[in-house]
Amino acid sequence: METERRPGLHVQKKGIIKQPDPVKPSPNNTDEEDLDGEDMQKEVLSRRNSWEPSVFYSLGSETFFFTGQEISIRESLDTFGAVVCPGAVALCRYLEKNWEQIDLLDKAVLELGAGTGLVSIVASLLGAWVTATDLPDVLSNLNFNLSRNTRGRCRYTPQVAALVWGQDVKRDFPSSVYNYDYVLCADVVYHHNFLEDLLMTMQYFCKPGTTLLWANKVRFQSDLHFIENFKNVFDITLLEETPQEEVRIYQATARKSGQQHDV
Ligand SMILES: C[S@@+](CC[C@H](N)C(=O)[O-])C[C@H]1O[C@@H](n2cnc3c(N)ncnc32)[C@H](O)[C@@H]1O
Repeated sequence: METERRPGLHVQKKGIIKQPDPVKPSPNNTDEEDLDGEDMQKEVLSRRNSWEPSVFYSLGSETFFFTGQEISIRESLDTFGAVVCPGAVALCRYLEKNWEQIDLLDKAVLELGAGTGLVSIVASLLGAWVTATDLPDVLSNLNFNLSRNTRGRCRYTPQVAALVWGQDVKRDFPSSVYNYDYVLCADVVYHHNFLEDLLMTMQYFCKPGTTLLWANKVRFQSDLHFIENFKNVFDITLLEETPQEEVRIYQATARKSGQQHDV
């Protein structure tokens, strides 16, 4: 079990138990060189029957401390909504540290690509009315984490909703009903094919009066390209950059002359 300690944060990881590799035929295995014909066939069959997977997965969990509360996050088996990403941890740290400037108390907050839910949990603990969104497949684990970490601890029970970037967003979240003070996004930019849809969705929700906070580890050339497009459509401020984790946190607001997108 790996244990890591940082001020304000204690992360405990468990879940992947590595076993030694199963016996592999090796060109240097001198035993094998002594076998031939029938004996070799028997040996191969017996090894095949005793084969065991080399890695066993069990669902892991991570424990964080924010706003004086212990937060236990259950990871899942989804490809991308599975673990807590560095952008989420950086954004939670930022929200906790700057709670006076970014006052989430009684604010309507939307999270895009919430994954395992850490950011939405911390925003809820800070007093916001939160809607955490993601792809439909991710919602059950997201719901589980939100419920177990906010029940009886928050002013508002966080909501969970399906939101696929660029798909029926206007229909499912009409502006006449849904308006948010803050839109939060952590590590939603990486190597995927929906970056344009994501940017349009960000623009749709970031109306005049809304503040969008986006934290991301910068990994790929396409991330830098996204940042350029992001700068072109919003008025932005770089709030924080952590060189060690390569995470940047941007604040964005709608441009006065900005185009509204139908998504
Ligand atoms: C790298 S994970 C980050 C999760 C979480 N925000 C965090 O930082 O721990 C990206 C998230 O975006 C979601 N996502 C990916 N493509 C999406 C799409 N087209 N529409 C909505 N969500 C999407 C994934 O399901 C996943 O939860």
